[in-house]
Amino acid sequence: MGRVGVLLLNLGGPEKLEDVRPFLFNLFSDPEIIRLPVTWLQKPLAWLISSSRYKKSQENYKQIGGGSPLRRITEEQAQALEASLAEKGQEAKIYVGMRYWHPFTEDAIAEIKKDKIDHLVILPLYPQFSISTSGSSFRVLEKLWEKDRVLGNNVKYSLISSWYDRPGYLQAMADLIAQQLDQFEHRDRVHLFFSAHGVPVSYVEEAGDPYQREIEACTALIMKTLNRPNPHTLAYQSRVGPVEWLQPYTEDALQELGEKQVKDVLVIPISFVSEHIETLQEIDIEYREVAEEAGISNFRRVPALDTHARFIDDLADLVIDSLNSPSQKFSDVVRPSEELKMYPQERWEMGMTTSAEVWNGRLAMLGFIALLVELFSGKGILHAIGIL
Ligand SMILES: C=CC1=C(C)c2cc3[nH]c(cc4nc(cc5[nH]c(cc1n2)c(C)c5CCC(=O)O)C(CCC(=O)O)=C4C)c(C)c3C=C
Ligand SMILES: [Fe+2]
Ligand SMILES: [Fe+2]
Repeated sequence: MGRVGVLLLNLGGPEKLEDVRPFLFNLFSDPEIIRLPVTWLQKPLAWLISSSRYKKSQENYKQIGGGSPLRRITEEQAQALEASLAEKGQEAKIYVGMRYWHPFTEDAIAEIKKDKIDHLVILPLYPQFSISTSGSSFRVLEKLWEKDRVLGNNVKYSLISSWYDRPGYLQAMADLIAQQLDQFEHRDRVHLFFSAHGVPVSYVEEAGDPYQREIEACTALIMKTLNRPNPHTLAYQSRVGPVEWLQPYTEDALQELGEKQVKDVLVIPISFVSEHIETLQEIDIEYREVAEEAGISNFRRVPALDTHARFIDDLADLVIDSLNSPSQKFSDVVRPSEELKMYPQERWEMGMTTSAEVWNGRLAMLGFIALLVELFSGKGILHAIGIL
């Protein structure tokens, strides 16, 4: 088999407050996150949205100590995985490749080439597949493999697209939930509140993103593994931008529970395996406030898996299994739907072209950008770029 490497894919997060703006620029430059009518507009729009949004985003990062813990935790996971693989007799070097911040996926690939890795296991740290997360990283890799002959000829890869149904992962989640449940005074009446990161509805309904289906299946499997009588809800958090996202939204679902006189709620973040801004700030600070105002007096959260031993052990087994099974190609995974239809932004393009014929094309485009900036940042465009 030769030299084995494992590439852990993750989103990345700003480590310092100064990183927030360029991090957001990278994120909004990704056509998998926001897709525009014409490619030359992508970077200017990313610049506008990141310029208008970064101050608000920095305030959130300030509340969690001035930066994202994602790099530190992902590197700890990498070390733990390397040790677990070694214990199982599988020598492997682990690399971390982030999509929007350091260490970037491209840098990890440069290391992988330098180390002359023969077989690479590509493992996203997202349990469920989404076009916007694992899919976006796969596209970056697909391009690198296409244009780089050394990679194409010398590095065989095994692609893992999602792994939310792994028994060890499910057991680790159930253990963490049970530990928190047992700290409530009336543990059987606690409402289990699964909160997944949202995506726009069009990703699922038009582009064929399997994300929602995998999130629902994952929730059901965790409930089954947990095997407790508690009621549960699944909702979606962290909506941004102008389009409709998967529902119910976390804040609405919490309010509804409050109206039903539910007092004990345990939140379970399920679309991400590390602590990050959406757990530490959004759930622990913002949603806690929403819950308390709605009369939910005991609001707790299950910690993220991070380097949970059972979880890491299962990831090691997953890596070993995938080394021994036939591999999918990027193209099998990146386009989950045969008849990939249009993203919402592409549909706007159609609308745009018609209106551009009626109006002056360029003016309409400017108006369209101003609208997008306003919807993503909550501010008018002149405010956004600091003119007002
Ligand atoms: C499974 C997890 C995630 C999905 C799905 C996802 C989709 C998605 N996200 C945005 C916009 C933003 N995401 C941001 C940060 C961020 N998102 C995830 C995870 C998922 N995103 C993580 C782990 C992080 C980083 C956290 C950290 O600790 O730094 C941000 C920036 C933060 C902010 O300003 O609120 C934005 C913006 C979209 C548009 C999208 C689907 C299309
Ligand atoms: Fe996100
Ligand atoms: Fe958020």
